[in-house]
Amino acid sequence: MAPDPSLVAGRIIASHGRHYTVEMVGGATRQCFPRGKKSGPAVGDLVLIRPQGDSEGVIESIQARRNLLYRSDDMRTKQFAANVDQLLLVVAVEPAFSPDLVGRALVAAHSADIAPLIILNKADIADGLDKAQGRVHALSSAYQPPIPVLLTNALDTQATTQALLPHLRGKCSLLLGQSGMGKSSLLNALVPQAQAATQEHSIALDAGRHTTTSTRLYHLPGGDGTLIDSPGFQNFGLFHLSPGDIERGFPEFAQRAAHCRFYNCTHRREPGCGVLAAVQEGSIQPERHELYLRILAENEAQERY
Ligand SMILES: Nc1nc2c(ncn2[C@@H]2O[C@H](COP(=O)(O)OP(=O)(O)OP(=O)(O)O)[C@@H](O)[C@H]2O)c(=O)[nH]1
Ligand SMILES: [Zn+2]
Repeated sequence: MAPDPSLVAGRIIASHGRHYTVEMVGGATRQCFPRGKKSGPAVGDLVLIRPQGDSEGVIESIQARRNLLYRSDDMRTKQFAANVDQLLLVVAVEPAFSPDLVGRALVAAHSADIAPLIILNKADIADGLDKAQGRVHALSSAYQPPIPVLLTNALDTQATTQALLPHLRGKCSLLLGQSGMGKSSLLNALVPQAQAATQEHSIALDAGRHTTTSTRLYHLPGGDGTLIDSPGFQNFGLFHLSPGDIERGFPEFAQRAAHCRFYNCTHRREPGCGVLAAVQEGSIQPERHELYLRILAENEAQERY
């Protein structure tokens, strides 16, 4: 079929509930709505829109995605972003981050085939840095090769830019983190216009509706690379993953799982389980195995509904 000449290509750069900001070649933007009730567009999606009036449009189609990072809890799925090159997981020296949530985000990234990078922020807080580094190392070293860890002090704009920009050039990176880790501070250090853009939007949607701006894509200064900011999260359900996906999210199990007595071993309490033996010996971290068991149990409980 010949392409419809009235459609225009663009990329979704922000989602606010049911409407989306689409950026077209040249940088102009339009506020767009998906056709019909189907939900599904995500920030980072490449779309075709049918322009309406001067500033609006209808999203007619979404191009096949390279990947999509999302979480799914009871009854509800939250798409973070599509077509991303890497995940920047922000943790901090304080408040203490949750290895459970970070572990889940890593499993989600692994199954979406997105390379993660951990940012340990507030590294200027000397008291507690060693301990935080130890906790981060435990997570990063579960993967082979270990997940790269970068230390930042988001309050120092210049140092932050120097530490992070080389890793962001030419890529689309997704910033993810629990509330309070300093994600907004990092974003503002990297993209000076970000603060203004956020404020502008909350004014555009009239006062008090800040919460509707959920996820947004920014161009890095110099135009080489993009950064997607998403709201902090408190839960990270993985209901969309199969038991096999979950197991693959714990790549440190693989070698030992090859020695399980049963080919379909779930590494819970089966006799002759290589993974359980490794946990016993200390070569697989008990916390990682416990996280694996929690995710499996949650997903099974969900299926019983
Ligand atoms: N010492 C220090 N404080 C920081 C650093 N980064 C952020 N902060 C402070 O930590 C607090 C939280 O920072 P935010 O940037 O608002 O954190 P956030 O992760 O965006 O949090 P939410 O907005 O709740 O999602 C603020 O008081 C910041 O000033 C840092 O590198 N060092
Ligand atoms: Zn096993």
